[in-house]
Order: sequence, then structure tokens, then C-alpha cells
Amino acid sequence: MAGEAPELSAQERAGKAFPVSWDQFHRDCRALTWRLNEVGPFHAVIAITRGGLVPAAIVARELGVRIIDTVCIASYDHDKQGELQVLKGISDAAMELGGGTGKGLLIVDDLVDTGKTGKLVRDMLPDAHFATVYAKPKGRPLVDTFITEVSQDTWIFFPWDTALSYHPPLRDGAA
Ligand SMILES: O=P(O)(O)OC[C@H]1O[C@H](OP(=O)(O)OP(=O)(O)O)[C@H](O)[C@@H]1O
Ligand code: HPA
Ligand SMILES: [Mg+2]
Repeated sequence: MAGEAPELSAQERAGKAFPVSWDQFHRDCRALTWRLNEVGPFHAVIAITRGGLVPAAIVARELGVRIIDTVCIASYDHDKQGELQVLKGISDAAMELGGGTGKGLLIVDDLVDTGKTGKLVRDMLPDAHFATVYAKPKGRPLVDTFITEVSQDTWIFFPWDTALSYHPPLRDGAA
């Protein structure tokens, strides 16, 4: 409709930027593992792809877990959230390890934002432990263990989505 304000992306709504380096991400994943070590042991790690793959690898390595499965879910096209699509479900072997309800399984994702993705996976594995590296307030109640809370109006930039680039000096009007 003419005159209607254009829809803002999640990132535009977020406003504040929280860039995370590889180093910082690795440190945060290790910190997450320290907490998870008190909760386990776990039979297997279930990574919510794609963002959960990197923390899942680090956490599984630190916890000595060798069985890793994926649940492949897409909803954001860059920063616009659409319908959640389950592209691949949890394997029968992992389901069996978790006794059908996820008991003893560890679900890992990079973050919860609105919590929609986390809720979908929690519903598949109600007894699993759900861990994320970062959590925004809306999704936080879904997570059992996380490391850093960021405000809902913050957009997290992960190292695999970013690259080093030239930044003009403040004097020249840089933000
Ligand atoms: O709490 P929510 O609002 O549901 O958002 C969180 C989810 O969004 C991102 O995944 P995305 O759908 O962008 O896919 P990707 O992991 O492949 O990047 C992120 O990795 C989480 O899985
Ligand atoms: O803050 C975010 N950063 C990157 N991906 C995301 N997907 C949902 N929220 C975010
Ligand atoms: Mg994801």
C-alpha cells in the first residue's frame, strides 16, 4: 500500500551490533563447556544447523563426545525471519540413544533470538538439555545453559558471516 512503512529486518529492528571474533567465540564455547561438564555426561550432541555446527564441534571436542547428529532448520534469509523449515530431522539412531524423548542428549545452537527455532527442537526432544552460546530475552526461557545474554535490540555478527574490512576514521564521520 502506498505510504506504508517498509518492513524492517530483524537486524534493523535490533539496531545495536555485537560483532564476535573467532577467538571470542572459541572462548565463549569453552566457557559453555565448563558449565555443561557439570550437567552431563551426554550420549550425543545434536547440532541445529547451520549456526550450531561450530559450537557443537567445540563443545563435543571438549566433552569427549563422538556422536554428533544434526537437525537442519532454516528460517532467516540473512536477517529476515520467515516460516521455519525442517530440512532434515533427527536421525533414528540419535532418537534411540535419547530413548525417544531426548534424555541424555545435548542440543547445541549458536543463539536463541525469538526462540522459535529452539522451541521447535525442544518439542522434538523434550527431555534433552538445550545449550546456546548467546541468548536474547525472548528465547532465553527455552535454554537450559548459555553464556552471554544480549539485549533483544542487538544483532550478533558471527565470525563465519563477517570479514575484516577497512573502517574510516571517526574524524571522517565513521560511526
Ligand atoms: O530464536 P530464533 O528467532 O528462531 O533464531 C535463532 C536461529 O536463527 C539462526 O538460524 P538461521 O535460521 O539463520 O539458520 P542458520 O543457522 O543456517 O544460519 C540461529 O542460528 C538460530 O538457529
Ligand atoms: O542476532 C542474530 N545474529 C545472527 N543470526 C541471527 N539469527 C537470529 N538472530 C540472529
Ligand atoms: Mg540456526
